[in-house]
Amino acid sequence: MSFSQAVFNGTFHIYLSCTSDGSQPKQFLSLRPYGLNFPSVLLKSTQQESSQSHRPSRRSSSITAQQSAGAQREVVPVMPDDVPEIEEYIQYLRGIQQPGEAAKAMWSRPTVRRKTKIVCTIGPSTNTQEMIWKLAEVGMNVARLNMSHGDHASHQKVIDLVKEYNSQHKDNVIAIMLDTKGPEVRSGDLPQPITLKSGQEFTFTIQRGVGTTDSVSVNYDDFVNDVEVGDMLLVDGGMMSLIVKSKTEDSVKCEVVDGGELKSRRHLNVRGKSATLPSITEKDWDDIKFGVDNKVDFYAVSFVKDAAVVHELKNYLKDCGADIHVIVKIESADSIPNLHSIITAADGAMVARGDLGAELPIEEVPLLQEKIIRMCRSMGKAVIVATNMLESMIMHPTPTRAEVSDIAIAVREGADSVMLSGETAHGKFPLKAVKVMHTVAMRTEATLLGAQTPHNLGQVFKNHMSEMFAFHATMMSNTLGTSIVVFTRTGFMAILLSHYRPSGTVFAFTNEKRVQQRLALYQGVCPIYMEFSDDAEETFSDALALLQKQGMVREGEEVALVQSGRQPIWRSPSSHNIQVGTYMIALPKNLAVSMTVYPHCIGFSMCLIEWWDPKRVHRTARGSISSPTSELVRSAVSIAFSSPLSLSPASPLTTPPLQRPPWPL
Ligand SMILES: Nc1ncnc2c1ncn2[C@@H]1O[C@H](COP(=O)(O)OP(=O)(O)OP(=O)(O)O)[C@@H](O)[C@H]1O
Ligand SMILES: CC(=O)C(=O)O
Repeated sequence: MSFSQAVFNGTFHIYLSCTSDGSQPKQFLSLRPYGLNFPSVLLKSTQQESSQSHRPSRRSSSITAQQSAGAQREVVPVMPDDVPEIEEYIQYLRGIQQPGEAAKAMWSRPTVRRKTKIVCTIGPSTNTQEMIWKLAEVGMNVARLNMSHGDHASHQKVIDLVKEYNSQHKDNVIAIMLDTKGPEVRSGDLPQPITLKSGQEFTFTIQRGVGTTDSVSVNYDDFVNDVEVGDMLLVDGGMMSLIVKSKTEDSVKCEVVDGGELKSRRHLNVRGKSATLPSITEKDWDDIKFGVDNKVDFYAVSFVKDAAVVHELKNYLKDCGADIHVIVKIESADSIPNLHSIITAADGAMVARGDLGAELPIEEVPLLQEKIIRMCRSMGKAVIVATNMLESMIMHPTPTRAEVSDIAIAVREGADSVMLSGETAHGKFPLKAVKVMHTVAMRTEATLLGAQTPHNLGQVFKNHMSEMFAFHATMMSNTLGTSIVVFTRTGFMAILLSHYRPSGTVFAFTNEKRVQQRLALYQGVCPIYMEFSDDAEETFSDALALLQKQGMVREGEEVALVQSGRQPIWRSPSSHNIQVGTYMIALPKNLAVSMTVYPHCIGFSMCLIEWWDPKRVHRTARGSISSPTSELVRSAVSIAFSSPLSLSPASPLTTPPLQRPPWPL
């Protein structure tokens, strides 16, 4: 890898390139950020001249910093004397790691301005066209189909409606998540609900069709073998509880501890134990095939206990040629010792707090939630927090304060998505519940600093260069208060950027509809479908025109363009590229200049200077770099500097990419 070019281009460009064979450079170039003591030249403006007043154009005048023969090559280490300055700089960076003016004003539509996504379970309250449209308009990003309920015909209807919505609303697509029933243990049907009182005897039997006032069937034949005398049985995650007193060949006799009303087909858990059933049952395989046929975007796989089941499902999907991502539901006691391997094998995880809090002591749930979110974040995987988030809104139009806090905590902890279950499936106020979730998430996000770099992110991806770019693109866009525009065919780079949690929106342009839908789950990503043309500049212009037309970026607003990721689109395979640019409607030259309004922005000064007196550009660029502008210089140098260091085989990347510039300021 070598630092080939740092280009301040009307705005700001950085180019990095790898040696084509991917080998390490023998020497690393060190550049000092101050004084620009590397060769600096003025390039010609590449501004697109246009007489059409509605085509966005990129302001573009350039300075290059380029390694040349004889350029300074020594590495400049951090000296003890430099530390106070570095500390000061870090403080400064912290200060600017907040959305700038541009980011604040970015989106007017609720579904886009919010970063944390909302998953809604679709059920009897919401399975009509009208309600799906309304849910989407108030903020649903993912529609969840719970295969524990309903049949294929009813789920097919919902899938068709969501697809119809997506085909009509290209800038706000809804992903579809199929949630498997899994090896759920449920009580059988009852002619009518029965009331259980504390202290009374009650029997669960594996005989079929039993439903009396003192006995009911269980749908799982090994139930008698799995439970022991003294075990605590929980109904619906603890709404009622019973202690096992004795067993026969086919029955488990219990004493009711906490009574209540037992209805048909209720969830049964044994505290501290998972059923010995396989995670994917016969019914689940049938449902999974239904998902393949309907090209759903995600499976949420219930009661995953180990990574083997994820591999089995992924192999099946590969054999089918199905591009469906796998979210593991962490809800089984047995999954906890295997968390790392399970999440590694999956594309994401759901903290399924309902069953989790039944199989494990309830006080473990918040701790596990935090742990699972942290693990997913550090591994670059999506993470969803689910269950009881606005439970009281099933019956009431306003949430409890504790529920509001619960959403805020999930947002702060960094969940990609928060999920509604009964609230939208069979609640009385599904739209209000989504609005509350939306408002609370937005309010909480407004208090968060950007770029909360996930712990250990660098260990995950083989494509390390992309990771470095995602990190630095995040730093740069936060510094300037811009959103990020990324072009992606697989979604990889958009997901990577999402995991660095930039302050601005990640506008992910993709030419794959499935990728667009999938990205709807990811924090901060606004997925947009667009055909890519062979010409990069033309595609950029089209993308920016689209953003401007939709009101997603304003005239004169800066955005960061990122070209990196596993599959190069227009760049050469060895190069990666970030540009930060001001995009504006082309106007007569002397007007266009005055539209770039960032006083701290290099794009502004460059355009202005080039405009007025090209001869002064070089001189002024050197002499007038103000603090935030030199920030950009540092970012550029930081990429050049930190990438080879982190890639060195002698020091494998065991820590997150460098967050501070390793030189004196
Ligand atoms: N497709 C559906 N058809 C009918 N009712 C549904 C459907 N989906 C959900 N529901 C109703 O909404 C309730 C809440 O949905 P949820 O997805 O939380 O299911 P659950 O059975 O409570 O829990 P789990 O998520 O563990 O399966 C369900 O108990 C059920 O009554
Ligand atoms: C969502 C789910 O399945 C649970 O919380 O148990």
